[in-house]
Amino acid sequence: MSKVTVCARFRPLSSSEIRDHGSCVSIHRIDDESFNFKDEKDGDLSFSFDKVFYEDSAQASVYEVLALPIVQDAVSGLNGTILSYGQTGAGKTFSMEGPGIIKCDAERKGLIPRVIEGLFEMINASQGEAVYSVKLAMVEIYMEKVRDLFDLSKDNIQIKESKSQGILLSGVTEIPLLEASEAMQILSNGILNRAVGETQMNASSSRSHCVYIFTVQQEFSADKRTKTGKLILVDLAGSEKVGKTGAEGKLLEEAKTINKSLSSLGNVVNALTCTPQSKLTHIPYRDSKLTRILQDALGGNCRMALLCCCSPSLFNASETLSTLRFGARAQHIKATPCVIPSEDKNSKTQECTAQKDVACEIILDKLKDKMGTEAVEMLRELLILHGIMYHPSPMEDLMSEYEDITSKVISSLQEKVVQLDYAMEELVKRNQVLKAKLAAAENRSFWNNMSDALSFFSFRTN
Ligand SMILES: Nc1ncnc2c1ncn2[C@@H]1O[C@H](COP(=O)(O)OP(=O)(O)OP(=O)(O)O)[C@@H](O)[C@H]1O
Repeated sequence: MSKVTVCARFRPLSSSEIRDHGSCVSIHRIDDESFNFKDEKDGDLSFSFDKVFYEDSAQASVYEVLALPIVQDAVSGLNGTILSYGQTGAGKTFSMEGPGIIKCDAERKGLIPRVIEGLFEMINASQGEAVYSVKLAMVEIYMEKVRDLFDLSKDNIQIKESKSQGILLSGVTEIPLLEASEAMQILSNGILNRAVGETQMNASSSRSHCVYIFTVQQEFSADKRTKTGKLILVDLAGSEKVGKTGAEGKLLEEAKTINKSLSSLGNVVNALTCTPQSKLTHIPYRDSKLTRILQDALGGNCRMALLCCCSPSLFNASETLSTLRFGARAQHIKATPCVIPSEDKNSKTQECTAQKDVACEIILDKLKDKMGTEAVEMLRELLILHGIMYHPSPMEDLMSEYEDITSKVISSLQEKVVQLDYAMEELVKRNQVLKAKLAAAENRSFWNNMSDALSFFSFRTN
């Protein structure tokens, strides 16, 4: 089992941080792997990660440490995931995308354009007998709905799980990438569709988690065998203290949803790292769309890298500390990367059936205006009956829904157990205080009785 690669990155102080709060920073650099963090409560805390990128670090070195090994894996048929995590305005999108995709000077390019270049360089340099194909899908998780960034009409994509291929996004648009420069244009089009908004902390704040899925397939001409590597990059939306940022209305609702799904991510990481392996029973992957999509990456068959993005300003020290603690915990996740088995005929047939179904649905949709809904529904049943359309397995969907509900019930019961534990501790403390008060009162009344008795006897003897 390999461990997750965790790096921390501190951006330069922003001009608004310097203007409003001065140049005091919360960190003191030790070397490229460690630093001290000034905590008001606990004094100096030291943190160590696989690599620490300070304000003068180059985008290229972030790519080399964090992404290059995962890109090499994807070309060899292994799955990998890279996440950027941190407070709003901490530099996640800057690290992932860079200041732009198309018009961006070479040095400032972010991880994703470098991943595209790296993939094509490696594929072009490969000398094996396999023929490669690369596809890109882009979705965002906005207000707990998965939206296709290449086709905005698909605004509630369902997450499914297949035994052979793991977590899948049903019907998501996958665009074939033929070469790097065309791929950059496609990537840039997808990014334009992302939900962004202006907040107090960031003029262009991502209001969603953005998921980039690269599928790299090798087909061996000799036996038509295929091998697939999936590379997933996730630019998480930033956590936010709503009291501090003054978010209101839509921004507040978005921030609450973002914070909720990030705390689900924290719960999954805690469950994976706190529970002894022998007792690993319930990992709450199904509590949010984010953790469900990341299920394979978190403790699954996939190599994972995490970039913890932070502001160095003392003003943001408590958010920085919580990001660093999340990173420190994630260091203990274990991953088991393994090659995805060659695609069998079954999955190929499923892919064809899915394409045929989409075509049928388009035709049926067009017929609705002419024939009316009822007639079209009868036609759909006829197509299913004759095996022209595939009837989605109600049993599989039912099982998945059942597992969703069961998982949520378990999570809420676990939450209740924690609350009850806390309530019990409080009651025990109150009980002890009451007992002490009672003992003191009894003591007082004993001495009062004694002094009454003494005064009585002294009165009699007098
Ligand atoms: N390493 C860096 N060097 C220079 N500028 C940076 C760096 N990191 C971030 N910035 C700048 O800081 C600002 C905020 O960065 P960015 O948008 O990447 O934050 P974010 O973490 O993605 O925020 P949100 O969660 O709100 O989307 C941007 O103007 C960006 O250009």
